[in-house]
Amino acid sequence: MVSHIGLVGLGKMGNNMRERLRRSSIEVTGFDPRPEVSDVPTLADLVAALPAPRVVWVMVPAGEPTRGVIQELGGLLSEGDIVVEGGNSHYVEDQERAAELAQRGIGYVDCGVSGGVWGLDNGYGLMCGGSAAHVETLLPVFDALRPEGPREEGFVHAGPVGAGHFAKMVHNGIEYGLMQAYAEGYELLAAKKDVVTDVHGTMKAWQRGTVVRSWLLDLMVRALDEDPDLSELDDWVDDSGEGRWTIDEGVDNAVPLPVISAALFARFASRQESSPAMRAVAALRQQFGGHAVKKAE
Ligand SMILES: O=C(CO)[C@H](O)[C@H](O)COP(=O)(O)O
Repeated sequence: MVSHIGLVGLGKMGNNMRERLRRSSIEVTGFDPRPEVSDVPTLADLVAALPAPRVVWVMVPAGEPTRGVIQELGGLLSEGDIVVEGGNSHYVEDQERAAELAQRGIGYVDCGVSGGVWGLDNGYGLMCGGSAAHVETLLPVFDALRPEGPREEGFVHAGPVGAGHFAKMVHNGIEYGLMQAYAEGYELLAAKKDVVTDVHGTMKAWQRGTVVRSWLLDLMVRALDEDPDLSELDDWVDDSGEGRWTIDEGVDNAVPLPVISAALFARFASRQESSPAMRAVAALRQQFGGHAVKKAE
């Protein structure tokens, strides 16, 4: 029965997760390179503070930071210990890491975590991949983190190592599509203000009873409460890779993903100050039809 874990990475997500676990009486020793939030000065101190078999949950940005922490942990942990990767790693990398750690008898569970900064109070949706024995061992931790209510509505053991982050990747792909649909609806309402004079109120009214009610819609309304025309924001939208991986999987598996692809490409378009492709379209219309173009300023 796990009652004390290590948590590496005490940023927006990790810090709140430490707090939520502590509220459920799971002891947490946290490590972060920023001493003001860290419980111990080094990763080695964190490992030394844990009872064996140790559980260390890694919650650092995907890519190089996660790779570095897991590699260091591989040298510090022993047979029987378990690493939980709670960030947004690519599922193939999970499978490779798990195989490497398994050579030293160290277990690995990948866990997609959804809920953002709201998870502290609402709980986190969890999707994990790993062996049945490892997941069983970690259940008290998962139960402390997930939302209250039936376990199967906020937690899944989706399959072997890799399944958790594959599920989280698809979840994020869906997230891209949903956000894009709300955003396009918002733009169309705002373009027709002579007809729909209360755009904010319309989206607010969709929050209850309608087919399109959802938490993302609630957050959209919250953003409009704070900034009714969204005029304080630039129209530049970043992405951190999960949408690209989702599209890659769609191609590899011949699964059509038109909505998610369009949502990802809309983000790319948001970062262009000028579009070479649209200049080419204007040039071609002019070439074949003598159609009007606007000269660059
Ligand atoms: O996992 C998340 C939400 O579920 C993260 O917030 C993630 O960063 C979102 O993806 P992107 O940055 O590409 O929009």
